[in-house]
Amino acid sequence: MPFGQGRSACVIITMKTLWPYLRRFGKPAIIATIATIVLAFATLWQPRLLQSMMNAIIADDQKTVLRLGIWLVGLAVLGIAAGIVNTFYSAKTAVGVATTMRRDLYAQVQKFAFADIEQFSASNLVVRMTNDVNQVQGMLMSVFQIVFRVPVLFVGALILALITIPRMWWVIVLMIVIVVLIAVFGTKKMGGLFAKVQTDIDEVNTIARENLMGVRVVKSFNQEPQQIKQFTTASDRMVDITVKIGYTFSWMMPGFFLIANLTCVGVLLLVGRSIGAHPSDLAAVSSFISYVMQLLMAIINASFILTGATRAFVSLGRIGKLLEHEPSMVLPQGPEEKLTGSLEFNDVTFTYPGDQEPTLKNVSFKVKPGEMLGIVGATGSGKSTLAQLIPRLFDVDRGTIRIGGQDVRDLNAATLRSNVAMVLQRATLFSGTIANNLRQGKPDATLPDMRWAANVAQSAEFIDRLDAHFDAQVEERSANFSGGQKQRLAITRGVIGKPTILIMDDSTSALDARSERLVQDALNHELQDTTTVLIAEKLSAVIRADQILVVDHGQIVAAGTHEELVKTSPIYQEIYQTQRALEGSEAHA
Ligand SMILES: Nc1ncnc2c1ncn2[C@@H]1O[C@H](COP(=O)(O)OP(=O)(O)OP(=O)(O)O)[C@@H](O)[C@H]1O
Repeated sequence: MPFGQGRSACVIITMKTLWPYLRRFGKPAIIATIATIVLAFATLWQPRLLQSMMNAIIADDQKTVLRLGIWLVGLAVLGIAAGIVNTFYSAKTAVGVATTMRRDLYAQVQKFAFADIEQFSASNLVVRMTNDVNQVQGMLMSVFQIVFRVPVLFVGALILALITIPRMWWVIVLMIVIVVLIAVFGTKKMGGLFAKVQTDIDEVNTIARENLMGVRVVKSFNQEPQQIKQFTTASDRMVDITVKIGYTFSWMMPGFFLIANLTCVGVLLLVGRSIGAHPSDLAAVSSFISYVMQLLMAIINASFILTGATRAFVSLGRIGKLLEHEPSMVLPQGPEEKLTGSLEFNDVTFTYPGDQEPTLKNVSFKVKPGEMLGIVGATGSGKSTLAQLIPRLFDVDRGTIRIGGQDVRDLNAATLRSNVAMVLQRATLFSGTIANNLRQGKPDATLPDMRWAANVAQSAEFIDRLDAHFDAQVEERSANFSGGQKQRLAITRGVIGKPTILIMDDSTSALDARSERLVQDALNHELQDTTTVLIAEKLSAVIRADQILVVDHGQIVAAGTHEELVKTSPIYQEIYQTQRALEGSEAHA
């Protein structure tokens, strides 16, 4: 696609994203535009007044000099006032649009299903909500401060320059042609570079984010040099492109001013040679040069804004894509309903988005309300995938999943979220207080509710040791708690709402055997109506389950109680023997 055509298509697409936001800030946008046009007229009028004043000085007309002087001061004050109003309302529009856009993007991401977040990637979403929105804010600021002024200044300065010394028209045309050629060439060169910079920013952010989130692994495996190398490579690539952009700028600006200075010198020489025939040119020449400079500045501003706009258009395009993205799954809305705790998988097959082979194949089982279901199997066999389908983090390809006899696809968001709680191995807590985290499991949780849940999850003993108890702070990424404490807090959050179905995905792995048993006893005793789905690496965790499923390569290869499976399932026997041998050797050691 030719450059101009590509840009106009880009402008149309991005205006579709921007327009609804601009409309919301119509009043400040209009005031900013009027102020910038007033400023342009004030700028254009000054050289004309100066020229008239020079003529009055030459003619020794003191009264006119004084009158024009007052006009000039008035014009300068008007220009300053218009400048202040313009800056204030431009900022109001740009910041307002950016803030609303960021809020909408955040709300949109909250609507996304798991698959949508994976599709965009978390760090890419962060870049869109921060860097891309900042680009748009910067562009809007320059649009309202400069863009609307540019055409008025260009046309006005051109007309006034031609009126001031008409026979110099060809000098102006020549200057415009050369300056526009430089501007078009430079802008074209920089447009592609700006798009590349954006992609590189994404990559640098991803590397930095992964490194910081996995800082313990990086340090324990002495990975700092490799991480630095990886980051430096991506960062150097970004620097290379930024330097190329800098090079282009570095020859463009002197080029512009060389042409302008040559034009001024040429005009002065030409006017000087013919001053005898045109004595009035003496007063006109300074105003003519002012208009030439204004023309030049209008073209420079236009080219720089176009270049900056390329970057903002890329950002707007990315923001537009995110806002228009239809969430791959929308849970129906409706009132919260309490379900009975039966759970049924009926011939469920599931494939991860983008994968060719299904991860789960023809999975069928039934659990009665209040029962405990254990799920065991080799790593990567599909246990977590099976569990994620219960709260509908993904939709099945084929088959049905029923809770309390109802298809999960028919359950509204409130019902699904309040009936099913999930506790993951990698406990994620949010910065704030312990109480804030617990209220995610039950928004109206009281202190006795928290104490009850903490007793069930065996977290009470360490919470009691904290000075602020449930008001103790959880730092970013819960760095002030140990792995076992995090897991216990996550279990506390999972049980506090007394869910109909509680899924524990290897969520007691960091607990010692005694704590694990205490948690299980408390669950049995305190949550008798809750159906528990327990995924565990250690068979000891599921040995007392009412039913245990053995998963292998995405299929259920055996089901029954521990006693039944020990007799009938070779895979279960193998896991059992291996773990017994391991426990035995640990006991000896
Ligand atoms: N989000 C995902 N996108 C694509 N494939 C995935 C995703 N999550 C898991 N998988 C793949 O699905 C398969 C089953 O993974 P799953 O996490 O369910 O196994 P698991 O039995 O729970 O393993 P583990 O005991 O190690 O936690 C694996 O091959 C894994 O690579």
